[in-house]
Amino acid sequence: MSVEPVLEVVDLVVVYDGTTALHGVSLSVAPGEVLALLGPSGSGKSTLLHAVAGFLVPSGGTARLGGTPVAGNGRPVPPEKRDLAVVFQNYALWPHLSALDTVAYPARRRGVSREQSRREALELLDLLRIAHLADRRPAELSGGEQQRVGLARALARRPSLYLFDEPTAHLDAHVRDVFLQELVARRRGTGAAGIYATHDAEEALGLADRVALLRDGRLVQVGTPQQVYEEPVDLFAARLTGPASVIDAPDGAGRLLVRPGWARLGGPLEGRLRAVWFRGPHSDHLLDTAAGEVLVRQPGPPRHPVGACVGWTLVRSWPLAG
Ligand SMILES: Nc1ncnc2c1ncn2[C@@H]1O[C@H](COP(=O)(O)OP(=O)(O)OP(=O)(O)O)[C@@H](O)[C@H]1O
Repeated sequence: MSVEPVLEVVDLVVVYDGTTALHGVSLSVAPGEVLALLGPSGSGKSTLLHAVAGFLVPSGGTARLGGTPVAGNGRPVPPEKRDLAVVFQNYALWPHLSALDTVAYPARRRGVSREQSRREALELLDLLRIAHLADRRPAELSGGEQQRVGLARALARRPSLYLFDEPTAHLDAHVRDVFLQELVARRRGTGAAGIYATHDAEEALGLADRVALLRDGRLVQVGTPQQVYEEPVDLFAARLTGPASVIDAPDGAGRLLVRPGWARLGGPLEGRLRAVWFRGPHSDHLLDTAAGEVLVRQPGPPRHPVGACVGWTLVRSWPLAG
């Protein structure tokens, strides 16, 4: 028995004033799944989320939420009637409501008592470490604090689908981890799914079940984090998903992708150390080699000075198309 996707988008096209921002994008999100949308600035991440949320009407294609058509089949379903919650960077909070009332509002709409909804709201604010700011209005909060109120409000809605547009951009690392853990717990508990737009490869690979790579309004590749990192379809996908060295294949047939952990210092090949970066748990070594530049990541502090001639070993590689 196949499970109904939470979201199914087919051939979605969005045109702004003659500029096509999405060229026929198709994807689906299963219950409990988190899909990361990874793409550079201007690739169409926000546009896709806005079309799913109902903030803009696509010029072509269809979107279904929980099997129900919401766009492209007759009259579009308005945003407030879609079973989803959005956390967008520029999605304003209501200026006249305190943080507590903002986060309590979704539960009130579900018919929960005032007391209970405020209690739940306070728990969410506490989770995101801003319970002490519960009485403040947006103008009295910093950008990061406002964003946490927005996250708490989205969590309070308990939708089938969360749409996140770079939601952790203003958050410090600890709050970001707390939020991401809560998101994972929600998915396990309720089957809620999420689409998470970011241009941070590490974040996308770390939190998503699948990653969709966007370039100029087209999907380039969709796969598990490991697939898109280890087997990118082309050089663009390789660079988008993490540090990538590209060297000539030993037999002269094409180019090879080498991730920083796929080569190590010591061994039969020759290289000269062009640069070294100490990064705490590991160090990155940039080598000039006969096959091209190679970035080698080794645990611990740097082992050789810049300019040294060192041996190295190619442990694995991936043939790049194109
Ligand atoms: N309201 C608009 N009118 C005209 N063009 C727009 C509008 N909004 C976005 N675009 C264009 O559509 C394309 C996709 O933009 P979009 O904001 O979806 O990209 P993005 O991947 O979310 O970028 P970022 O990471 O910078 O937020 C870009 O070329 C952008 O200039």
